[in-house]
Amino acid sequence: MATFSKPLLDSLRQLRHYKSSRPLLVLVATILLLRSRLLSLPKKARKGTPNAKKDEPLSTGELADVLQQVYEKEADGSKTLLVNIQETPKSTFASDAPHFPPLPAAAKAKPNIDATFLRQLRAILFRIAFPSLRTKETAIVVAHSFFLVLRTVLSVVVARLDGRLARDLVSANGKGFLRGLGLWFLLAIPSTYTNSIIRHLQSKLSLSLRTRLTRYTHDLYLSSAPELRYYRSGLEGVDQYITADIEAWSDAFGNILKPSLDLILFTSQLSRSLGVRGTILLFGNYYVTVAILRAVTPAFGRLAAVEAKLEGEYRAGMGRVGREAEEIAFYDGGHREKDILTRAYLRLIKHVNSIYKIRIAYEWTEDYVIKYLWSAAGYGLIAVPLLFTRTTRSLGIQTGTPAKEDRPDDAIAGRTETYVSNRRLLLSLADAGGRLMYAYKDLLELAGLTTRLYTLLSTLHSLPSLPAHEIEAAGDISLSNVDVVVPTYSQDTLDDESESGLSDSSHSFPPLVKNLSLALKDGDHLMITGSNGVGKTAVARVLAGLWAPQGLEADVRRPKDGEDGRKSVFVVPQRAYMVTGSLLDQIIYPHSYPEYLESGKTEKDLMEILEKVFLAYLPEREGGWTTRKEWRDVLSGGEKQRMAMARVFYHRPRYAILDECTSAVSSDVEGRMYEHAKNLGITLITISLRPSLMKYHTHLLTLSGDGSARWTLTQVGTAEERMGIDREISSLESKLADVEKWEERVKELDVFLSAQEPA
Ligand SMILES: Nc1ncnc2c1ncn2[C@@H]1O[C@H](COP(=O)(O)OP(=O)(O)OP(=O)(O)O)[C@@H](O)[C@H]1O
Repeated sequence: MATFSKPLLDSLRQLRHYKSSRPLLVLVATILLLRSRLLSLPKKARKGTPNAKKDEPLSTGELADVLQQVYEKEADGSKTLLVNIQETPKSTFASDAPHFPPLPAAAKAKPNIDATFLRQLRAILFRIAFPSLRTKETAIVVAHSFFLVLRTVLSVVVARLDGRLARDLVSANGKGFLRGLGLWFLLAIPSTYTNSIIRHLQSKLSLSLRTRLTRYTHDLYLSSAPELRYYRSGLEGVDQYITADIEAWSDAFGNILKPSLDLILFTSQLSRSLGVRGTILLFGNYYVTVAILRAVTPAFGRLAAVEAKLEGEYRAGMGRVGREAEEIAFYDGGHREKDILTRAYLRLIKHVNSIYKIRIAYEWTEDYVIKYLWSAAGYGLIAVPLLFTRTTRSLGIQTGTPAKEDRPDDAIAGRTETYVSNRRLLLSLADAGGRLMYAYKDLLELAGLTTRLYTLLSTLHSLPSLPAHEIEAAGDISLSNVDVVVPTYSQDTLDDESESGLSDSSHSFPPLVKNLSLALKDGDHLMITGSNGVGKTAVARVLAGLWAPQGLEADVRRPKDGEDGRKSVFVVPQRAYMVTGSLLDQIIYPHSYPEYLESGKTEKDLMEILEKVFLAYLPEREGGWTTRKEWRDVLSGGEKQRMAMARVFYHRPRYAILDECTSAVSSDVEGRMYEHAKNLGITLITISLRPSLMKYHTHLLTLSGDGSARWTLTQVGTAEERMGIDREISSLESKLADVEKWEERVKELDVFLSAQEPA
């Protein structure tokens, strides 16, 4: 027993040195407090500083410009927004990729605190979150640790002052008591400040980690060709991974950091007080607590991962209804959508509910073990010096006149002081130990979220680049011996019902088009035709570099973009896409506003483009170029398709692949747009089922729809011949229009004749 009490008393005696450093600590904390107060003063109070100009309101023109100009390109490749955003270099991704090998299915299914978790956490922490020691996040962790140490020191000082106050009360030392009370209020300032700054730094760390991870993931996910990870990742519910999961992971990591530091401080402080045997027993207590908790802890990691997945499904469903509201309304499909969403919600709720139920039993055991076991340990430690040490020596802070040893109640006063200060100290330490044990559950949840985050990163990192086929800008586009095949994706699904959790669903498709060879020079306008689903768009995907060509001798050549920034290939897809932003943004997409400024084009040029697609009325009708609307809903189907053609005229690519992108546009307008594209020197590759478009092309690629994956490439003939074909088509079409009338007439004659027949 003496082993407990003596070191404990010794260490409490050692704590006296805090007395000498106390004014310094209080001073540091007060300076920090004042600094934070000053920084949070309203900006008006700081007017007159060089930043004062920034506070002046912007003019309407400036505001519009700022809203439009999201960022400015700098000479070093960075972009200036309000902060300097440096894109993650490709070399970083290349060196990070080996640290994110794909996870075995079992590890994804059952996240746990094990070697796999530590490997994942290490990759995320040291490759992305804290890539070097000289980052903002490291500074926050250091500051956070400093305040945790300061808090521990202050709690020791407060405990001793508490004891001193009790002693002065018991010995009726009014002066000493009042002085102690003054010190109490003074100490409260740094103590409370420390607590709030710890919380603040914790939130700041979470936010910083979230920003770092989000930027990294954005750069990785939205990679341009030949990676195109956003197009090829095949990850289900990727929005949930990138938005909610990254946020939850950052919060969970911030939450776990404090108890981890507490563990170190708590253990080192208690070890000093308890001596060797006591420390061994302390670790014994840890071990027993963890063993009990491990035995009763459900798979919180997996439960958290499944919850995130179900939450993602529900959110994606809601998003779909918002996006496709009009289509659903035309079908009056509200009730059907409600069924789908209700089912997704119930799946989520059922799961969350089951977590709550599982938690009752767990939390009961947890509370029992942590609150009562650890508190009992704390009481035991307090009792040691009181029951087994016959000392009347004061351990408190000397706040007033030293107590007179000859007074009869001095022994009781000394004991009260020892009791009160030790009780506060040890119970708060026991509480820290308890909180640490609670963190076990948080750690399991962090394991689940780490697995989700790691799955996202490893999936994105392990996608091989598409083969690059770029040749010099002046070269022609060509395909030779190419098999066009639907690529196979392996989709990750974390299924809460199947025990295996994950399924790799990948199977290969037969080729849509076999052994395709074609070469197009400038002015070789190609039309691709064939029945629905035969693979016309698939050919465009290979030409545009979205799908890898298959076949042993497959060869694809695509010219590079011109040095003047002219695109070599520009695809207008079947479904018109409207980007978030202003009317101007719709025409210049995928250019940004600064790129538009750089191109030297003006609003007059844009107006001319809109005239060519018969949309010149839009800027006035919609309230100007900078008007921001949900253009997907505002523009009609035909208007959206014309806007897509406006983009072709803005970018003036060498080759434009037009995938049935004028199907909702009237024939005369369609014809004029095709003529204008050719006048701009754009070579057309049109996918269409409309024979009337043939006259704008020189070659015709027909894909056979008989399942043989065969194709034929023919020359359409001279312009005059093509016009002749067009005339023939028009005359046949007008004749076909009369067929109904003739049929009607035949029916009338039949009726007439049957009426004439003798009965
Ligand atoms: N990612 C995919 N996964 C599975 N099948 C796909 C995928 N993409 C395309 N397909 C299939 O490949 C076939 C060819 O598709 P494609 O879009 O090229 O047709 P299309 O000839 O352009 O048809 P349409 O005239 O209707 O637009 C279709 O049967 C389609 O279902």
